[in-house]
Amino acid sequence: MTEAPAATIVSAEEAEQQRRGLMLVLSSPSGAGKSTIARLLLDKEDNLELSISVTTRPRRSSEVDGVHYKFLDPKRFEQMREHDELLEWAEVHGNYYATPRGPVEEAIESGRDILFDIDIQGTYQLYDKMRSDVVSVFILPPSIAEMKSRLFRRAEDADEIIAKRMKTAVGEMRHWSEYDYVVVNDDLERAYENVRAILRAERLKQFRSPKIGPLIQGMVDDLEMELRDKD
Ligand SMILES: Nc1nc2c(ncn2[C@@H]2O[C@H](COP(=O)(O)OP(=O)(O)O)[C@@H](O)[C@H]2O)c(=O)[nH]1
Ligand SMILES: Nc1ncnc2c1ncn2[C@@H]1O[C@H](COP(=O)(O)OP(=O)(O)O)[C@@H](O)[C@H]1O
Repeated sequence: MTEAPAATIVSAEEAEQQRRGLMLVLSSPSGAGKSTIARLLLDKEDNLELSISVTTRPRRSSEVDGVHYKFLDPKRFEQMREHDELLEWAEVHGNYYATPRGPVEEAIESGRDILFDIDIQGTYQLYDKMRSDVVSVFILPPSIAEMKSRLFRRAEDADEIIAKRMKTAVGEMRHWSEYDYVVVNDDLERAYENVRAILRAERLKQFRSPKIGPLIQGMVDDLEMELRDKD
């Protein structure tokens, strides 16, 4: 009789190793709470980092250069675009925003997940370039009245800028159905937990860990052989 086969153990760790990182895209109309949810996720989730966009928009008093955005002048932005250093870019509210290519490619190749706070124009560009790496979530406010009041409560922008953002919000919201998931940010904790659950489930999609297939197949083959020997 043949010896019992050495079991091929697939540990959770082994399965996670060599996984390709995923790109978690969060979009929302301004004031829906996307940045708040993003901050909570980045605090609590290991292996998740923020893609720091470059922008020509003026820095808000609460923002730190190199942490929230890299603030640069239009000339430097143009140079980066010409040198193909940008994975995607868009004009929003009269300013330019873009995702630098290098850090994203490096992160996903080495199995680190990366979070994007970008708009619909950027999301479409990522879909075109790397659809299977992207998991997109659209954050909705519970109502327009609540969205407005959150924008005013944040008190970071002048009234005319808020009015501009409301206009853009309508355009953004029309695209909600292009996203993989939709999360309503009524209760913050609940919305955050939902996005976290999406991230965790998406990490386990089998195609992100191509090495897991042969390991599982090995276990099945071993078991089959064991059963055959017993017959
Ligand atoms: N396409 C694209 N959009 C971006 C990028 N960075 C930020 N945005 C979007 O630009 C819009 C304005 O962002 P911001 O000025 O920070 O305002 P806030 O979202 O109201 O706090 C938001 O919809 C962001 O998601 C980027 O790198 N690419
Ligand atoms: N679920 C929520 N309930 C109440 N206020 C919220 C909620 N989520 C976010 N906020 C507040 O609403 C304002 C806008 O949120 P923010 O995350 O800056 O929005 P966005 O990034 O979508 O523009 C902030 O003052 C934030 O603290």
